[in-house]
This record gives sequence, C-alpha cells and structure tokens, in this order.
Amino acid sequence: MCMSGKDSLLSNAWYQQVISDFDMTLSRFAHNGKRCPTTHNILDNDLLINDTCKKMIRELLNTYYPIEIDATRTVEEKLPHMVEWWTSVHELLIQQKIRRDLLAQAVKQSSAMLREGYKVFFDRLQEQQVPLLIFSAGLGDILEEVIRQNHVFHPNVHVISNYMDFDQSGVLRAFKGQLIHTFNKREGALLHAAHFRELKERPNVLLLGDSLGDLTMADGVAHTQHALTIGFLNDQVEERKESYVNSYDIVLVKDETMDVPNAILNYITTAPAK
Ligand SMILES: Nc1ccn([C@@H]2O[C@H](COP(=O)(O)O)[C@@H](O)[C@H]2O)c(=O)n1
Repeated sequence: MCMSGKDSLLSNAWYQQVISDFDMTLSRFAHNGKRCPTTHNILDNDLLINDTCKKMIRELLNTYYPIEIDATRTVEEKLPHMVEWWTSVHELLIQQKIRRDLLAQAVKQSSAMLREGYKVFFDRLQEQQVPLLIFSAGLGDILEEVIRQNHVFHPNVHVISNYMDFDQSGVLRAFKGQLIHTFNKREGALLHAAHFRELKERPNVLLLGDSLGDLTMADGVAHTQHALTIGFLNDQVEERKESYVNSYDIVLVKDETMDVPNAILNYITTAPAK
C-alpha cells in the first residue's frame, strides 16, 4: 500500500457518501492468477453471442485496453480511442440481438467475482444508511445482476452506468442515454446532478477507483468538504505507480481485497459525531 501525504479528515457516517467504480474496483481483477471478466466480458458467452462476434470483441479489447492503461499517453489522446472502443462493441452487441432473459444465466456461468470482503463493505454501508453510488463505464444491467447474485444489491445502492435498451420482446436494440467510458465520468456526473443534489447534506466522500478517470466521479458533489480517494492499481504497476500516488490519497497495489476500504469504513462509522 502507498499513501500520499494528504491529510484527509473524515467525519461520522451521517455526512458520508461513497462513490465507487465497479469493474476491477468492486470486482476482482484476477483470481488464482487468472483475469476475471469485466461486465462487458461477461457477455463473452455462447448463450449470447456467436464465435465471430466473440473474436471481434476480443480483438477490440487487445487493441484498446493497452491504450486505456498506457502511462505515456494523455487522457486527451486516449479519449477518441475509448469512444471508438465502446461504440464498436456496443454496435456488435446490438447486432447479436442479445436476450434480456439470458443475462442472469450468463452472469452465473461467468468467473466474475467481487473483491474479498465485499459483503462486509456493502452490508456496513447499508446498516449505516450510507449511500453507495456505483459509477461504472461497464454495463449496468450486468453489474446489477452481479451484485444481485451476490446478495448485496441493497436499497442504499444507486448505479450510474451504460444500460441496455430492450424491445418489447426482450431483445437488445440500443443503449440508453449518453455513453459512459473510462475518461468521461465527469460529464456523466454532471448529467446526474439530481442524484448528487439529493445527497447535498453529505459533503464527505469516500471514492474508490482503478483508473485516473475515476477521480472525476465525485465532480457532481456540489460542496465536497472532505474526500478520501482510494485507487486500486491492478495492472502495469511500475509504469503507473507514480501517477497513481500523485493522484490518489491511498494506492493499493495488486490488492484483491476490500480490507483497506473496510478498515476506513469501520473507523468512519464508529467515529463520534463532530
Ligand atoms: N468493450 C469493453 C469496454 C470496456 N471494458 C473495460 O471495462 C472497464 C469499464 O468499467 P468501470 O466499471 O471500470 O468504469 C474499463 O476499465 C475497460 O477496461 C471492457 O472490458 N470491454
């Protein structure tokens, strides 16, 4: 674990909200040395897409993921590539006429896993009535199914993500709303101003992410008093360590657990009111 010198003040749970990325932040990056799927990659299943489409989606991943995590390129340089990646994959998925009623089965059959200690994290937030916003550039329908199947889709959880639009017979026909990718979460946050307005009495933010783009997820919080940011650095560690340490308050290197967020939540939720 690396900690920057920033002194973050945290008050009790009443003033707190948690904003977290999903893929590779709440979900695991790897398990027993094997990569775990993102919400997009969970669709890589015979139930939903054919072999040609699988091949094309994998090729797109091999082309664009290295760009997403490239420490030598600026966010501005990456932006058009991210739009291209997401748009191409979403078009392919629409062509496959994916059926809504098969999504739960695809999630069940996948090797997607939430980080060790996830239950303590979700359950504590729920017990303490701390709102959890999951802000994901992944697929909202799949993300919801993952947390539902893990029994942690509690009423305090709100999701902002890319949602599928199904026709009357339950076949995918489009994606709803404005596309969210890794590096436009600031715009996404501003579009969801109503959500943040509802939480205006909670100016202290605990933010969890795995990309530098995730740091903008709290930009919709109008009067942030204190923010503590935790970054999971899963991949290309040496190349990206410096920028993560300079940007996040706490950087967790190849840590597949929720131990640190849970310890912080334990502290916050047992601290006396200030
Ligand atoms: N076709 C795609 C597009 C994106 N990804 C990965 O998903 C992650 C986005 O979700 P967050 O919950 O982290 O916002 C992103 O980091 C991409 O690597 C993908 O696997 N396939």
